[in-house]
Amino acid sequence: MSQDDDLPGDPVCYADMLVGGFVVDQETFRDVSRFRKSERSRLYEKRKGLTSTERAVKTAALIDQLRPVLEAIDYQRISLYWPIRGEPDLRPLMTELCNSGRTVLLPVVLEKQTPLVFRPWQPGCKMVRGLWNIPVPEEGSSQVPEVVIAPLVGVDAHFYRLGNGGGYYDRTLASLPAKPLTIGIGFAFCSLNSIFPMPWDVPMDKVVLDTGPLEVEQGK
Ligand SMILES: Nc1nc2c(c(=O)[nH]1)N(C=O)[C@@H](CNc1ccc(C(=O)N[C@@H](CCC(=O)O)C(=O)O)cc1)CN2
Ligand SMILES: Nc1ncnc2c1ncn2[C@@H]1O[C@H](COP(=O)(O)OP(=O)(O)OP(=O)(O)O)[C@@H](O)[C@H]1O
Repeated sequence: MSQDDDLPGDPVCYADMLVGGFVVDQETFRDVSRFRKSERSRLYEKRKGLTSTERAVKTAALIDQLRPVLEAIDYQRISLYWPIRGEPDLRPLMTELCNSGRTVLLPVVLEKQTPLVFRPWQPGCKMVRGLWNIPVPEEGSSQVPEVVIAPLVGVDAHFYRLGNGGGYYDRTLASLPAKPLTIGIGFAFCSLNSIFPMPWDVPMDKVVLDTGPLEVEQGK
């Protein structure tokens, strides 16, 4: 037996493991998951703590910031979202976009832990409750968006997004044949220094808050 051979009974190295097909250090994964969980609940509380007037004022400001950003992009299909848990309610903008001839899509979770599909939405379209009770268009064949507006729970200096914890946008962006332009949107308090990016995290191309677009912070 050469010196390099493992002796029977030697301890196996468990420093790394697979998460969603990615190799990660176990201790790092545990610490990052714990950090993200606590940041999520802190940020949900902040969002819930807004008065309805504050929420309405900030949402109107966010739509005013987002509109010119969208007008500068050449696209037809855009995915937005049906608001849950105090997310900014962009439905007025969804209607505006439909009226200007864009195809507005909404994300649908067909099966847990699989990529989202996107169904067309228009004002008055028949909705049903999907997973987590989120209203989704009842029917319509799936289309691939050229622009994805992703609601932020948090976002870091390098535009890595903290979402609801399902990994759905990351999984979806990794699965699409051509990556759409991604715009994370939220209220100003979403800004974090780092979410400690993991191998599956896909950064947003742009971030727009009620206070205006963010710039990627170099050297952070
Ligand atoms: N308005 C809206 N629609 C959306 C999303 C979104 O973020 N906002 N999604 C964007 O992805 C998808 C739904 N994603 C979700 C992901 C997780 C949970 C959820 O309830 N998660 C568990 C915790 C999971 C964990 O920590 O492991 C929970 O909160 O109990 C809900 C929705 C599709 N539709
Ligand atoms: N491309 C992928 N393939 C497989 N698993 C993935 C992929 N992307 C993310 N995941 C898994 O999803 C889980 C949650 O990821 P994360 O904490 O980044 O969610 P999130 O971005 O906050 O959620 P969401 O996008 O649903 O709002 C992780 O355990 C991760 O391994």
